Formats: sequence, C-alpha cells, structure tokens
Amino acid sequence: MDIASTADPVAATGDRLTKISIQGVGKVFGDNIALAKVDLDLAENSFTCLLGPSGCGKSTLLNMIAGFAKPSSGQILVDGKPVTGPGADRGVVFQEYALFPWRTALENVAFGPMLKRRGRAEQREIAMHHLAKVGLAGHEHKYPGNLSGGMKQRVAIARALANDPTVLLMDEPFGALDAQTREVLQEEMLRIWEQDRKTVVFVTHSISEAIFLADRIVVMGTRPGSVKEIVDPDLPHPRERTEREFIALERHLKHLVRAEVQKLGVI
Ligand SMILES: Nc1ncnc2c1ncn2[C@@H]1O[C@H](COP(=O)(O)OP(=O)(O)OP(=O)(O)O)[C@@H](O)[C@H]1O
Repeated sequence: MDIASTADPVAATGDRLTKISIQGVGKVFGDNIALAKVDLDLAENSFTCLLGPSGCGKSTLLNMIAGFAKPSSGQILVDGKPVTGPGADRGVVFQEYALFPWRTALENVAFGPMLKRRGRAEQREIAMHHLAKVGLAGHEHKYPGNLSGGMKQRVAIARALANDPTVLLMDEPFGALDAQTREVLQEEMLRIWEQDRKTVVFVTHSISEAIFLADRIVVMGTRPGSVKEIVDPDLPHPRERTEREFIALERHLKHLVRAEVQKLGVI
C-alpha cells in the first residue's frame, strides 16, 4: 500500500505553502481537556479530513480555526496571521444546514454578498453562479422547507462559497444525509474543490468518506483529544471504494479509530 503515514503530529507541508498553522493548540472546558497540544500544518489548496471518534475534539479544533472559540494555549495562524475571530477568508458549513427558512435558496446564497453591500444585480449574479456550481440552477426560488436534505446542504455550500473564502471549514456536512445522497455530495465536493482549490478542512466520523475525499487524513485520539496519526492517501481520484488499496487503508484506519473508541470504554 503506497501511503505516507506518520505518527508525528507535526506533518510538514513539503514544498507547498502552509495555509493553516496550528501551533501547540490546547483547549480546556473547566477540568475537561478537550484538546491537548496539537501541532499541525495544512498546505494551501489541500483537502484535510479530521477523523476520529466522538469527543476527540474535531469540532473544537475546527471552531478554533473558524475563530468561533479561542485556544486555551498555543495559537492558530491562517496565512501567517493569528486567528482572533471569524473572518470572511474562512467559510463554514455545518451539519445542520443553518439556512434562513424565510429566504429562498437565492436569497440565502446572496446573503454574504448583501452584507458586503454589493449591488442587487451583483448579489444575484454571484448567488446564481454558486447555485449553478452546486447543481441547483432552476431551484433558486425555492424555500429551504421545499428542498431535500441534500439540496439544503448544496445551498449551504453555495452560501459559503459566495463569500469567496480561501478556506472552507466543514463540520460533518453530510452526516445527516442518506448514504446515496452522501456519496453524490462527496463527488460534487471533490469536483468543486478541484475547480476552486480552496483549502478544505472537513470533519467526519466516516472512514470511507475521509479516504474518498482527503489528501491528508488527521486521525485524532481521545483522552485527551490529540493528533494520533497522519495519513496521506496516495490514491488517484476518483477513488474506488472497492479497490484493494482503498480497502487496505480503510482497515488500517478502522483499527486506529477503534482503539480510540475502546479507550473510552464504550464498546
Ligand atoms: N462548549 C463546550 N463546553 C464544554 N465542553 C465542551 C464544549 N464543546 C466541546 N466540549 C467538550 O470537548 C470535548 C470535544 O468535543 P468536540 O465536540 O470537539 O468533539 P468531536 O470530536 O467533534 O465530537 P463529535 O464527533 O461527537 O462531534 C468533548 O468532551 C466535549 O464534551
């Protein structure tokens, strides 16, 4: 199996520019150490999946990159500058769509450009462009209540992209979707990433989703939350879930994640 795998939590970005640098980052909530010292460099235009069992601090780390929460120790740099709060350079997509139910798909996606005081025609143009990009041309006047889960998540992705972020932070974005819709959206996500080359950080519990998408998989461990291993799947896209290398990597990651779950004593 040709994969680069390292137990060293500091993974170099090689000759690619470092986009996100996580330096000695820890987070405590009261006496709960959610994350111990995390050191991680993520390259520009890379697609990183944070993988690990519930409670290992994936969302906490993502929220700190987004600027929604502050590290208790250490710092996070994006483009060499410390993150001090949310910013337009970082778009966020959550599992629960977080759309405005009283706005149409178009109005939801145009919301960011509207806040940036773009003219109405430009807001519409940007929104239509991004709705088409996620395959929703023709659905722009529908309200979230009239869209399927997959379509709502497409709107949420279009809305994040409409702010033209350089980093896309995604927290279990496909976790609420049925298996078939989830696979379709994974394919769409790769297509969008290949076109736009944002730096993507994507939280998932799903091993197969991580292997399908990522060029870097950060396996996180529990008690306390930490980086356990970094795996760079060296498999060409589109990755076939039935191929030998895919299955071998899946087995390896399953073993790692299961060991972490067992540490929690819940299985
Ligand atoms: N706002 C908060 N206040 C107190 N504790 C928190 C808070 N957010 C997270 N935690 C705790 O921090 C730890 C890490 O939680 P986090 O949600 O980051 O894990 P996760 O890996 O994303 O889990 P899941 O996959 O279930 O979403 C957990 O023990 C959680 O209970």
